[in-house]
Amino acid sequence: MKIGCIQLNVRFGKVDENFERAEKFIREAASKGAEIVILPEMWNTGYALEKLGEIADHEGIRTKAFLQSLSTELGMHIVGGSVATERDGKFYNTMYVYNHNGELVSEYNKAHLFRLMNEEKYLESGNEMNLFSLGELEAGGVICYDIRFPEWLRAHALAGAKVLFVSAQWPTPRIDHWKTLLQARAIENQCFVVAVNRISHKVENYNGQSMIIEPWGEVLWTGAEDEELAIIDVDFSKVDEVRSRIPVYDDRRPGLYSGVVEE
Ligand SMILES: NC(=O)CCC(=O)C(=O)O
Repeated sequence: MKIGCIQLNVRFGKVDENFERAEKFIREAASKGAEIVILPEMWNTGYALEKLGEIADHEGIRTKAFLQSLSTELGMHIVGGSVATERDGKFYNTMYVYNHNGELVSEYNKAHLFRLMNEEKYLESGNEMNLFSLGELEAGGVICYDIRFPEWLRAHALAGAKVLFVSAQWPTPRIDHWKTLLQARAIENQCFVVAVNRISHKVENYNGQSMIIEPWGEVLWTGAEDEELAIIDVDFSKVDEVRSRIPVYDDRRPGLYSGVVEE
């Protein structure tokens, strides 16, 4: 399958501009044959947390209409990154996923809020997993800081995900953590990881380095340090091959991990 990764230069607080640029890249991805496209985290607002009352998407109405209309028109699955949303006066970091028939197949609120960027002061965390199917492909989706919680991604893999989509705004100073954690998550779960980070102007500090990693841990693509759309061909059948070569799922001992001593 051809995957389009949109390493967007998210404009701080400039919602209309961000929608315009996202649309341009989504259309370009479709014209280049992408079957799935993915956006970064909080692409509608950036981390303009103090302005969420004015600019967060009320009930996700604008984002859902946008993604629904483009996925239907272009016949393409869209993993909609995440957007700042507002429901009942509370704010969330929300991922919407639409399949190529224009159906909403998932809605996920970021489960782990990142204190270093003050998320917990402004946002509510989600409590649900994020599993969905894109045609035959069983997938999971998480948001940025979530990747530091291996048990969270493992739960998605155990529930059937063969690819984990990750949308992020991961800053440059910890980009080595990003790369290492993503690679580890792919190897330990023996699944694909498709991870899209944002880019920024120099004043903010995001340098992309989005990645696609296959289940053996080989990095298939790393994004540039600039805004870009990359179209990468991925053979998802590799998951079964790797899982049968080293049967990690059969060899797990969950009882042991929860303190039960097995004989
Ligand atoms: N937006 C985020 O969740 C950032 C996570 C991050 O930077 C980290 O180091 O973890």
